[in-house]
Amino acid sequence: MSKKFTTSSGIEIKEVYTQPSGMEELPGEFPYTRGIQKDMYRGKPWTMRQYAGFSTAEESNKRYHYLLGQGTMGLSVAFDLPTQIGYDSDHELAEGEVGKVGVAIDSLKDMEILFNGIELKNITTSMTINATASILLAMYIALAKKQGADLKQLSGTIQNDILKEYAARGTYIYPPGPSMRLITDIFEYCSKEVPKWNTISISGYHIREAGSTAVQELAFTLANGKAYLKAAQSKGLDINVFAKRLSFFFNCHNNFFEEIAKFRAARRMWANITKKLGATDPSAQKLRFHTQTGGSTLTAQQPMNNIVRVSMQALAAVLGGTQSLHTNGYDEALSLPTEAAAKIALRTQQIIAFESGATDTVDPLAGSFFIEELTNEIEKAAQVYIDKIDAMGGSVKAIEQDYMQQQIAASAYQYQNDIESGEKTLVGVNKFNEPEPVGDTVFRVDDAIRQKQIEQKQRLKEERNNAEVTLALQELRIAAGGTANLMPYILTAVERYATLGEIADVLREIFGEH
Ligand SMILES: CC(C)(COP(=O)(O)OP(=O)(O)OC[C@H]1O[C@@H](n2cnc3c(N)ncnc32)[C@H](O)[C@@H]1OP(=O)(O)O)[C@@H](O)C(=O)NCCC(=O)NCCSC(=O)CCC(=O)O
Repeated sequence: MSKKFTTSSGIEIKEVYTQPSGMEELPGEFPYTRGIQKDMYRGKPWTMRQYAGFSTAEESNKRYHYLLGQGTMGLSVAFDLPTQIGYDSDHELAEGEVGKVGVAIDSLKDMEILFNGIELKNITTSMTINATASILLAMYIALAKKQGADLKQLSGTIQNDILKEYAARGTYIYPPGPSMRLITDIFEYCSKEVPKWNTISISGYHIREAGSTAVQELAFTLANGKAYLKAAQSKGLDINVFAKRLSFFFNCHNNFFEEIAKFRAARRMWANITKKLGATDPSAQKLRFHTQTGGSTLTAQQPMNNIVRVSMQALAAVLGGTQSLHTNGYDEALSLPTEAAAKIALRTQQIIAFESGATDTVDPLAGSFFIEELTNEIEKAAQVYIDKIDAMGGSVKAIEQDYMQQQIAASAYQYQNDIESGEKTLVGVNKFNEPEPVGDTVFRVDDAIRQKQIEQKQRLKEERNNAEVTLALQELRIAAGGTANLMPYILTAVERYATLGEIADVLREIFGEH
């Protein structure tokens, strides 16, 4: 056969493997290649955490209650673009975007509606929020306080990963320096006030979605992780404290074995990176991660095929030892998922967890000559990139020099060529394709919700104590010009119902825009 046998990262696959190194490692022990817990899913299944949010807080709240009723175990909030880049719904740049790719949140009022009927102390919530992470985290904390929750027990995650925004995703506001300050302020604040909060979700997912290979996804994510470790250490924070609550987020793409090996390599590499930087506490060395099945692998053609793709990707994530998982809806190449598609996505996780037996033993593929060697090879290939980035002075420098962006673009181009030439097969797209009408169940968000948000904000401004808001914003402005931790100032502003846009504008004034 003339077919080339390589993984998506170009690692050559041999016809047969013989015993490689790495076979003596144990789960729950350094370097955690085989998993961070001794018993893994026998002790506790991964968190089924479906990413959702659209339109108004009321609508999204309904979807959360629906998902919880269907057996989802954790919440994951999608915010609309204006919220992600620090504009209220009434800002002119928000036109056409309010409630589109996620829920619109202008103030604590919206947050109260978003979690109506949900006790924050009883659930963990992830919020995909980066440039405005401190504001949304402050709103979440303010709401938890209003509900009477013990902040020492409150748990969840904010994405808070600005480096991959510059490199791949795009929702940044401020320049890298002040952005890194906001992030490390959160590390410091949470380690004292909300110690169970996962303060960042260092994300390879979007790097992969932008077209990187598996090896690049791993390498760039870990390099970014190193940059956060070093930024926090140079602020004087203790790696054995803050690193316990760093978390990761990876993509799970089509190449089944490569993805499993990637997760195993990620744990081993992170354990070594943190150890070298002084971490001695095992919790600070363990790489904990969320996985989302690959959004860009979904096809608009023959959308039902996506259910099969998602199943295999989800199984790979579980065999790779994920802590938390989102499975995509089969219709997401066309629109936001309908309720029916969201349900099948969740059922896919439940079938893997409760029917397949995949959870009955720890790291079931360990000792496979192929998996062990592929784990080693991915590690080696990723290390080459990390060394290169280190030589450039770390991730911030590499991103400023467009290094990651160019590497990702080159891989995306190669992938597209391979699809077009037929070198790579996509079922229903470049092989076994057939004409198919687009279904009529496509989900759309109504533009009228912007008007609703605008009216709500006007009411808010009439109801709140505006003198107190102005004072809180002024105090934040002064603090931002100095070196104090900004979280307490943001929390006060949020509790007085300052809006997201008002707070982000104060920081724009002081930090400038990127
Ligand atoms: C750490 C993770 C990865 C997972 O946290 P979870 O709370 O769900 O799970 P966990 O930490 O494994 O488990 C919760 C608790 O149970 C414990 N536990 C787990 N397994 C155990 C076992 N076998 N034995 C004993 N204890 C165990 C853990 O130690 C932990 O307790 P302790 O805490 O006490 O130790 C977190 O960061 C997370 O949930 N991330 C989700 C991120 C996400 O959803 N992102 C969506 C992005 S969506 C996106 O970006 C889409 C695209 C776009 O918008 O552009």
